[in-house]
Amino acid sequence: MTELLTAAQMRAIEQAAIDSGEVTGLELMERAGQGVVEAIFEEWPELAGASGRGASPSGSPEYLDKEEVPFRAVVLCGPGNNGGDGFVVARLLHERGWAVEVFLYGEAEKLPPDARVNYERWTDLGEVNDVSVCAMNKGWSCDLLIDALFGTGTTRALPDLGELFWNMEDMVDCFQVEPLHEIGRPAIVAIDFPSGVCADSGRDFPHRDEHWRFSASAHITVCFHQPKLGHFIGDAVEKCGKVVNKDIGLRPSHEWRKSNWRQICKLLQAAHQDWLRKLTDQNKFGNGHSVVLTGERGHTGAARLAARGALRVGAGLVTLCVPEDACQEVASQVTSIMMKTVDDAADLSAALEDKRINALCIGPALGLDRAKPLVAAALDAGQQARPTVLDADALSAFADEPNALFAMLHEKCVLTPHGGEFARLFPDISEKLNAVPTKGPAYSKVDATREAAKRAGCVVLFKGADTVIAAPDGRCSINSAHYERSAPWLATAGSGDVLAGFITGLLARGFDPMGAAETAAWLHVECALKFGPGLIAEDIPEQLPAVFRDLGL
Ligand SMILES: NC(=O)C1=CN([C@@H]2O[C@H](COP(=O)(O)OP(=O)(O)OC[C@H]3O[C@@H](n4cnc5c(N)ncnc54)[C@H](OP(=O)(O)O)[C@@H]3O)[C@@H](O)[C@H]2O)[C@@H](O)CC1
Ligand SMILES: Nc1ncnc2c1ncn2[C@@H]1O[C@H](COP(=O)(O)OP(=O)(O)O)[C@@H](O)[C@H]1O
Ligand SMILES: [K+]
Repeated sequence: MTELLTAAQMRAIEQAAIDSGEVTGLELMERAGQGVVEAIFEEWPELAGASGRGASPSGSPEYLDKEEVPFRAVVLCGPGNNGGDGFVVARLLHERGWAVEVFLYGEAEKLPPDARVNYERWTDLGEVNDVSVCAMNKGWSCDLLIDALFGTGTTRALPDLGELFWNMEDMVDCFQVEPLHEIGRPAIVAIDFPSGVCADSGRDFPHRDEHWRFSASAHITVCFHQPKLGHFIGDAVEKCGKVVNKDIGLRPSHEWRKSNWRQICKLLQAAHQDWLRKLTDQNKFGNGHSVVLTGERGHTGAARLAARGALRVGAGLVTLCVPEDACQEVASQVTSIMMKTVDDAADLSAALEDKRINALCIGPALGLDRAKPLVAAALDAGQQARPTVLDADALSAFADEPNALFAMLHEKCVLTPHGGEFARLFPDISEKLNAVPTKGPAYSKVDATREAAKRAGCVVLFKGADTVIAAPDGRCSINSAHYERSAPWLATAGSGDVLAGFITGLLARGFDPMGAAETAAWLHVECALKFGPGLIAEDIPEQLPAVFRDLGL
């Protein structure tokens, strides 16, 4: 399991290690620089060859009549320790025979101590020019461009660098990175973060020069010890290219982890396999009974998708509660899924008298008019506190009085809003999240989801390519559909309904609300990856058998 840290948590871990005497800041900086160089050669082994290329394979005039030309790197260093890492990388590449040019943004005299030491080590080997001097032109024509301007310390806008960032985005867009041997094709490597990005929120800081860019872009981003939140949410996911984490020998103490576990956000990387496995001695009732409410005639597809999801994910029984006028429509579409006529709140209350029903999904295409009384019946305090997923109309119906909904919710509920639904229920939180950030750490989707879960008193799953799941006690995780898990085909009608069904089915199987939401979200993306392009919502539950097989269930 990967924990995603904030900049402050990273600094605390680093400080604790330094204070304990097990390592110095200078050693950490050296290891960080080594990690970057290692990552570069792992990504582009052709750069790890001798000290440079042979005569230009493209035969470009610049290289005619030359036997060997060293690889060329441009290293852009900033005013903090990120710049310090840059000076280390410059030195290590120089030692390998590279031609390295270094540019500084800021004043050498003001560098923090460790960065200053590495600046001086570099100046024994080569020059340092101001970043405004030709850095951009040089950047276009080198083999490797290192962005060591700002890392986890970015706290505000960088208007002076907007044009440089715009050029870097062009370099990333214009050039395929393999092979690198063509003239003027820089591979761009960001140290820790593409500069300008806030490490806690992944957001950059817009400023008035809107035609330029607010943060840098890279082919790969090399971070240290553990990735940070900002690598997986916000604007950064478009900028990092690919995130490579390098160990620099830091070990947070057991005590540190114990006292911080509620503040640490985790990245979902696997399902809870053991919990997903069905027990051999269990009958269908042992795997739980899910109920999904449908909308009226002509509006039953969403609930059918959810029901199919609940059944495929392993609920023993799934029943659709259907208004009388829609029964024929639903009956013609379902087979293993059962049906019960439920027209109104009284019918639902009566249906829920069956205590074997142990998970409920309410909201998909339910209809805004019907939603309020049905939600009230579903969450009726007279009933047992039954695990309940509230999605779509069950959320939007309370736009005018979210507190009325919050008053009914209990700790076994899961809310699954997309951005629009989130804004209806939590308008003030959404406003904070959408405000243009001016200083760091900027308010993030993780902050917003945690605040919403606390207010609602239950698990909130805030959808998107970066789905954030939070519990009222602060536990939080991110299900990322970025980088190697990019799944843009999930942005298709009904895909959220299937997710709601997955959660409901897992709740019926006995998962706790946080575990159900996490596992469902992870499986949802796995299904999309398994199917690939062309995916529509109906395909998602049908991939579960293959996904489960891969998990060894
Ligand atoms: N922690 C660790 O374990 C390890 C950390 N390591 C490395 O250190 C990096 C963090 O270093 P860092 O804290 O010095 O921050 P960094 O990103 O260099 O920038 C801070 C400087 O920028 C300034 N500044 C900020 N915004 C600005 C703006 N808009 N415009 C102008 N200035 C601005 C800010 O100044 P101030 O806000 O005080 O004015 C400060 O001077 C981290 O990313 C990693 O690469 C590794 O060596 C391995 C171990
Ligand atoms: N670009 C994307 N990449 C990955 N997943 C996405 C993307 N866009 C949306 N999703 C996921 O698809 C689902 C869409 O849900 P939702 O917006 O409720 O759609 P619907 O109401 O049509 O079912 C959510 O699970 C969301 O996380
Ligand atoms: K950087």
